[in-house]
Amino acid sequence: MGGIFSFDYIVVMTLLSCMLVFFLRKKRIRNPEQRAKLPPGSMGWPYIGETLQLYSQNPNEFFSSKQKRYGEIFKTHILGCPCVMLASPEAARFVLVTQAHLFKPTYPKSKELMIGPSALFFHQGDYHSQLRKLVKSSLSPDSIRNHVSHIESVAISALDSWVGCGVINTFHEMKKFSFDIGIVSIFGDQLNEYYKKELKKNYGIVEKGYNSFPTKIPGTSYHKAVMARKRLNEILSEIITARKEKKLMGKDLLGSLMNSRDENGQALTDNQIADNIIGVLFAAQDTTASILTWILKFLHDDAKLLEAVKAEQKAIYESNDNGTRPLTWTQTRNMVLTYKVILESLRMASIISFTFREAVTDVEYKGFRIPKGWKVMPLFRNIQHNPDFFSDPQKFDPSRFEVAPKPNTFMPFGTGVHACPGNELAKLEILILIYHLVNKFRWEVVGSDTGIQYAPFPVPQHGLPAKFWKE
Ligand code: HEM
Repeated sequence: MGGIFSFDYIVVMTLLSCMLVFFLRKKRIRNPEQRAKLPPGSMGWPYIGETLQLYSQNPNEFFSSKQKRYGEIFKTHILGCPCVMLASPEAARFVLVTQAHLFKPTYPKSKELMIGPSALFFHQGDYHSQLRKLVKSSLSPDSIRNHVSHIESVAISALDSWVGCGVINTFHEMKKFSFDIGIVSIFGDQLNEYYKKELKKNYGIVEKGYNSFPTKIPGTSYHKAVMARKRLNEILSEIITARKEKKLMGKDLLGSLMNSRDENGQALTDNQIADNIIGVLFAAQDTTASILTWILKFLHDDAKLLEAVKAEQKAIYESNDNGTRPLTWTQTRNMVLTYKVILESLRMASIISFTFREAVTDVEYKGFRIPKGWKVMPLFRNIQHNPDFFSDPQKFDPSRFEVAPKPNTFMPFGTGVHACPGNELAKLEILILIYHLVNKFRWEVVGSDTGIQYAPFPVPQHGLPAKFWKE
């Protein structure tokens, strides 16, 4: 027998200590609370967090000042939710592409109900994939190339309607145009004027109430919007029934939604179809209208660039016997400079400055913990305005797109499983509108206001008031 510090005793104690350390380390690895720390950043005041700071200034300044202070990943608390904001291409790819299954789409309940809970962008998994396939294929280049002449006639009548009526709100007019194109992509040329007007009227009421305070009190914008949303379902049901009776499903988006069957042979319900139609209109309208408004501003502000765009478009116009022959799909694929102007406008305006997801489990990214239930926001605008990826980022310079941007640094249409299926249509309608605009019309911006308004996407102040005339 030895003393209290015998060899055996030391061996046993060492073994026990090793086991304890192993056990604790294992526990630490298992427990994400202790595994990684939260990203740096401030959570602001109790309950309100930093919501006031975000909304009392240009939101882009809020994001950039945070990025300067904390780096590419930081936490905050806005609109009642703890958030992690991510401002690097790798982080955006992590959330939206490689680990997209760990982050679900998230929208306020009242907005989800207003658009329609079955709209694809609220979903993940099989239902989302089924719907996405249908929407993507009816908005693919192969499908939309058949819409060129229809889009052309909508563009011509929109432009004609702006002439001789004094100063117009460019953004409002662009909204009418993008709505009409949305209707073309959904219903082809099968929708009669009565239904078009009814859809427009009721959709307008829904839009007005969309951002208002959710309440059931009759007479409020929100309540009116809820009623108009119900009416939209009725209208769409009537359109669906009429197509079924005529046995004319059509090759447009409505036709593909009506023809679709899931793996059990189950068709979509009328409500699911209606929610997705309203969803597509919603996703298509303000986005396209605000980028079009920015393009008109950027071209107006740069006379040399406008001349170069005109020269490109004039050559096509002349080859079409001075516009007497219709524009072709192939010609729209050969508007090289105009296309770069669109890309640079998308970068410069970054109208979708960020998107939201919610972590479905505790996630670790670069040693930081993103707790389950927290919102995650990839900041597209910060990435698209980062001088490391776009030199002199505040300069409007379409020539920067002569070289392809680095991967995941240019995401105006998002990326991954929820990336925009309407991006080709958006670019096509913009190209067609610019072709007719610069060949046959002139415009002048009225006033010298250079501010930006958020509606909710950024647009030039007062929607860019402008006068149009025929050349
Ligand atoms: C310049 C115009 C547009 C821009 C900048 C834009 C941008 C985007 C972005 C960034 C997303 C992804 C959002 C996210 O990941 O959370 C998205 C999704 C979507 N966009 Fe667009 N969009 C435009 C036009 C359109 C058009 C014209 C349509 C349809 C006709 C459309 C239909 C959709 C739909 C249905 C989704 C949801 C996709 C899904 O969840 O799988 N968008 N858009």
